Amino acid sequence: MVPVRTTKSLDELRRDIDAIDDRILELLNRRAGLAIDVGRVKAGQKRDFHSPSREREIYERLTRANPGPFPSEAIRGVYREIISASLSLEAPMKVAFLGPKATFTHLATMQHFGLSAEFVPQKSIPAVFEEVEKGRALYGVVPVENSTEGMVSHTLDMFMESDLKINAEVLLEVSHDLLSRTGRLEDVKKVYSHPQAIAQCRTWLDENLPGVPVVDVASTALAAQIVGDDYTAAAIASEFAASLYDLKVVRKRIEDQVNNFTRFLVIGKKMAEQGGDDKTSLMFSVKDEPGILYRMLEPFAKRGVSLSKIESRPLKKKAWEYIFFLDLTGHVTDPMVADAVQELKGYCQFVKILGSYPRAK
Ligand SMILES: C=C(O[C@@H]1C=C(C(=O)O)C=C[C@H]1O)C(=O)O
Repeated sequence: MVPVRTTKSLDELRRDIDAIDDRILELLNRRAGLAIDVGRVKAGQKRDFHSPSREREIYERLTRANPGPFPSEAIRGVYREIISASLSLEAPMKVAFLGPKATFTHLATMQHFGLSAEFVPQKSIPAVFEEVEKGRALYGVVPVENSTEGMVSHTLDMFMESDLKINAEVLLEVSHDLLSRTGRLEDVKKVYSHPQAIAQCRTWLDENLPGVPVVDVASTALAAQIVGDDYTAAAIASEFAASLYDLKVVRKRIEDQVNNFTRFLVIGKKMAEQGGDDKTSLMFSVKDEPGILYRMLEPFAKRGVSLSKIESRPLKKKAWEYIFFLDLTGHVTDPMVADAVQELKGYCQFVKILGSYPRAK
């Protein structure tokens, strides 16, 4: 218990809180009015209303300035909702994501854009890309990598054809619950989920539901949907799926590994502006010759540009030829990065910058 430092009664304290809330509300409305004015000025200059770099500046400035006791970790969430609501006054910002509703991609999308954006579920990763390419959504969100299961190769492959840019990355801790209509383990005669989620809960399933058939479906959210109509089945999905599809939690956190993170990419038509702490993703292909991988990495090593990831994918048009995906620290407009990329171009059949974007914390 925190020692009581006040002589005020509960009623008095609540009256003080009400008075502060009135002021916060008034300030929120004044702030919204200013955001509308900014929108008008930007429209006159034909500039985009949405400015992620300005938003980041706001989060960082306020986190630094916060004297407490309001927790600094909460500032981003509070301001993300304030800004998300301001943006919706201008025009609802449409964001396509790999659906259906309640997928982990949906959670990552809400975490990144705030709840006032308009979320449009898509059936597949290519469909998310298409929504953005055709301009029906301003941004798209797709999974790219899981800390225990590895890369989502489907997403990497999309960048071979698409010219969309990575605007941001979102890291989300993925935790799985067992959900059903009754909430009772003894009623579960069948389990549905996405193959990755099933793989992540294998030991728990073997120990707690031995011999119960486990069925692969396209997403954890679809599993939750299916289970909504079947009292003898359970789904491995997020807690959010339980609230959305009216299911009960049979067991919480059934994943075998804690610290299971998935990384998502926010894709859009434009390159994100430079911030203080960026990373860059690029892809390239090379002729198959001795020492080529060493030479490709040298332009970065000798300039002190650190690489955080290298992945290869087969080039589908030709057997045994590969495309490499590289993540490095820095923005593509940083002189060291730009020089290294320029040098790399000399060795490669092609180099494509997939985007420079703020590093997720
Ligand atoms: C108001 C602006 O436009 C948008 C709204 C913001 C806000 O509510 O603070 C911040 C950045 C932009 O996405 C701005 O650029 O300042």
